[in-house]
Amino acid sequence: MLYKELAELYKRLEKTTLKTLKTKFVSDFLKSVTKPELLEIVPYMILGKVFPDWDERELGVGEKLLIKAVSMATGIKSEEMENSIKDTGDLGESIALALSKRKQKSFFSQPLTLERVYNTLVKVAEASGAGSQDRKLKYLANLFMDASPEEGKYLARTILGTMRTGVAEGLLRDALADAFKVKVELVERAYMLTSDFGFVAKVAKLEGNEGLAKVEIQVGKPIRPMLAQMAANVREALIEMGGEAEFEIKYDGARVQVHKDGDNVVIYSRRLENVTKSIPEVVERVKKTLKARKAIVEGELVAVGEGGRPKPFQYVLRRFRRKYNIEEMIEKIPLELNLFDVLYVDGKNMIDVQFMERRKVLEKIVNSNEWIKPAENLITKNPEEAEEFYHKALELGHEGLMAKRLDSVYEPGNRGKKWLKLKPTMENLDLVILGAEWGEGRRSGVLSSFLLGAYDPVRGDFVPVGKVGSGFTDEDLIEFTKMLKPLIKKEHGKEVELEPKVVIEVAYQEIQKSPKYESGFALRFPRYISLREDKGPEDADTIQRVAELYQFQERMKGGK
Ligand SMILES: Nc1ncnc2c1ncn2[C@@H]1O[C@H](COP(=O)(O)OP(=O)(O)OP(=O)(O)O)[C@@H](O)[C@H]1O
Repeated sequence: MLYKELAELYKRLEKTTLKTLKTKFVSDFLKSVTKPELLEIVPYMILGKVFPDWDERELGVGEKLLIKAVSMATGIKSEEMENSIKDTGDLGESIALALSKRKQKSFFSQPLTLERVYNTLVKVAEASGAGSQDRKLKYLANLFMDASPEEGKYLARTILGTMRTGVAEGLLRDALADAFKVKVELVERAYMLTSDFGFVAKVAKLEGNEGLAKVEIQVGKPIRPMLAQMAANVREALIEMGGEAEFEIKYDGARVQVHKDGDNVVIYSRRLENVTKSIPEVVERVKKTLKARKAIVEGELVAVGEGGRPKPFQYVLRRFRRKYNIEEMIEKIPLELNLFDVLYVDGKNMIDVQFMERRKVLEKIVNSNEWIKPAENLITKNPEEAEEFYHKALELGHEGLMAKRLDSVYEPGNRGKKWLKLKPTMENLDLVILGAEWGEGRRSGVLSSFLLGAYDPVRGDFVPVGKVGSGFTDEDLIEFTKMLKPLIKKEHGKEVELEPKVVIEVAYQEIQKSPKYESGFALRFPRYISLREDKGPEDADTIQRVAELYQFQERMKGGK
């Protein structure tokens, strides 16, 4: 299949903001893919990616290397291209321009096929060790040599991860269902269980609804995590859970999903990114501690401070980010793993098994020690007892408690009422930065006020709920400016419109009903708390969640 056809799709997607049209374009394109093995790749390419997020492979190509490759392919100097980028404000456009100016394509030039693009990008990702930069450069230059200006533009955006076609996971799911005449719910289910659109697309095409319904958990492919709603207090939680519940400590760390297959252990973060390499000591401990040969377990990884007290979750994220001198970090930030669920064990899918049973199995397969153990729990009907446990958890420096319904099954990707969380403060929100304003005076040259949006999964879009300017240090703002500048889409005077990528946690005094924003809600006195690098834009809090929190807040006010 020609890459040109995909480039054509990107172009059509860019030209419309209508979700229905976009869905149709994607669906038509998916239908036109005849080779099933290509279908494994195409959904990711449509999302502007080469690999799923949970794949360990990364291209490792920055702007500089890319410019160099195009320069090699066109004979246009890197400096000239850099100047052009300043003029157009868009690397993709400048690359297209460079390719259109190049002298004739070589006599041996071959049209780009999708297969060739993909295989070359795989080689780029897999190049490592001495001389790898040069090899990457050569592979890329070869691609650009045969690319048309338009193909070059989209290739560049895929390589840098800056594709802006407005296709999110929800849209892709709907398009897949439409293209292969299968049920949306079954596509969703298969995706929640495997997080692999490539695999789901292939099953949908080849086996239809029946095949999709049979899709099972696979060790090595992350499952979308089950999530919780808030409870006002222990009593409310107990009533919701049918009178009896398992209360567990809510640890303040980073969620991980551990996949073990014999000696092969892979660990995914909350965003289902592969973090295995950054935490080798945890991998080793899992091998020794998990008795099952094949298993998928979930837990909260906590950074342990002095006297065994937990440190804020950002410490764990620092561990995830570290790519070298990991040994040093193992000593500096020791990690403890508190397991709270088991989703698969030795050939048995556990997600349809009741929570009470899952917990028993979890206790059986873990050889507990000080580093890895099942989350501390209390099964009770008694509110006073639960209340006491709650206070103990807070005194020990934990975030609060989780309450889990004993007879509930594991619902991948769902934020229902089978899990409730109890925390002493009003829930902070994790929101996406949609826009910003350039500062003035002491803050001129840095972005200093940020428009925040909640995710609307129905529309696959983000809706504004407020602006935050407080809580940032000067260093934070410098950092944010660096991070957000490449995401600028448009500028109007002092205001900039941004690609929705960065998620931050904000505290606020209250959620108000407000006509100011389309969402109908506005945050009162929002304050920046932390950067949520562990969340992608689609993991941000949803507009439904904001509405729920509003109701929760009103319930609390009413003392109910
Ligand atoms: N014992 C536990 N059981 C389940 N989740 C736990 C437990 N201890 C800590 N957690 C964490 O709490 C989260 C559950 O809360 P929620 O579903 O709201 O997730 P979240 O959106 O990541 O929110 P938060 O920012 O509160 O962690 C889990 O994702 C997990 O990271």
